[in-house]
Amino acid sequence: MKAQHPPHSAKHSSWAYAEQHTEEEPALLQARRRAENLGVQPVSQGVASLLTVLAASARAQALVEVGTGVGVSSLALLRGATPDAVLTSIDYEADHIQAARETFRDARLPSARTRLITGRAEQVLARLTTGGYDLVFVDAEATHAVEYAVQGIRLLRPSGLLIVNDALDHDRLPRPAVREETTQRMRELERLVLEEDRLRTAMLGAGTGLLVAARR
Ligand SMILES: C[S@@+](CC[C@H](N)C(=O)[O-])C[C@H]1O[C@@H](n2cnc3c(N)ncnc32)[C@H](O)[C@@H]1O
Repeated sequence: MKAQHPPHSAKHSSWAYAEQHTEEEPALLQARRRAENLGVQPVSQGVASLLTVLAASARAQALVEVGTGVGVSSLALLRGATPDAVLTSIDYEADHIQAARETFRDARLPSARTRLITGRAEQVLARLTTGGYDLVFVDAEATHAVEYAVQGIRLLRPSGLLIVNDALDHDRLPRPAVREETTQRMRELERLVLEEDRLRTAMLGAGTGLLVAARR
C-alpha cells in the first residue's frame, strides 16, 4: 500500500512543534545568544534534546565531539551521559572553545568532564584510541564528514553510537537536482553508513537531519 503523507504545511508545523518539545536550561539559552554574536550555528533545540536522550540510553561514559562550537551540543550530550563521563571535544577556532568554556561554567560543569582540544579534527581524530568511545558526535565541515564518520566508526566500542548533525544538508539531500559539494558529501556519508555491515542506522528529521548509527 502507498504511504500516506500529510500536507507539507502540516508536516512543517509538526516538525516545529516537536523541536520545542522540551524547555532548555538557562546555560543553553545563554550559549545560543553567544553563538549569534560569534556567527556559530549550534544544534537545534530538538537535536539538543535528542542528544541528551541518546547519550543517556547509550550510558555514554567516553564521548567524542567534532565541532565544539559554543558548547550547546556538548552540554546536551553531558546532561545525558553518566555522571563521571568525559567528553573529548575538538574545534579549530580558539574563540569557539573559549565560548564553550563559558557555557560549561554557566552550567556549573566540573572541568574534569571535558577535554577540549584546539585543532583540526582530521588530525586530532587519528590520534584517539580505537574502540575507546561509547558515542561520537559529528557537527563540523560537511566536506570532511565522510572522513569523520570513518574515524568515528573506528573509535566506537560495540553498541556505540555515531551521530551526524545536518545529515540532510539543510534539507537539500532529498532533491536529486542539487549537486552542491556539501550535499554530495552527505549523500556519500549516507551510502557509507548504509553499506557498513557493522552499523544499524536511522535518519531522523530533527533540526536539519540527524543520522544515528549503532555499531554492532
Ligand atoms: C556548526 S558549529 C558546531 C556547533 C556546536 N556543535 C554547538 O551545538 O554549539 C561547527 C564547528 O566546527 C568547527 N570546525 C569546522 N571544521 C572543523 C575542522 N576541520 N576541525 C575542527 N573544527 C572544525 C567550527 O569552528 C565550528 O565551531
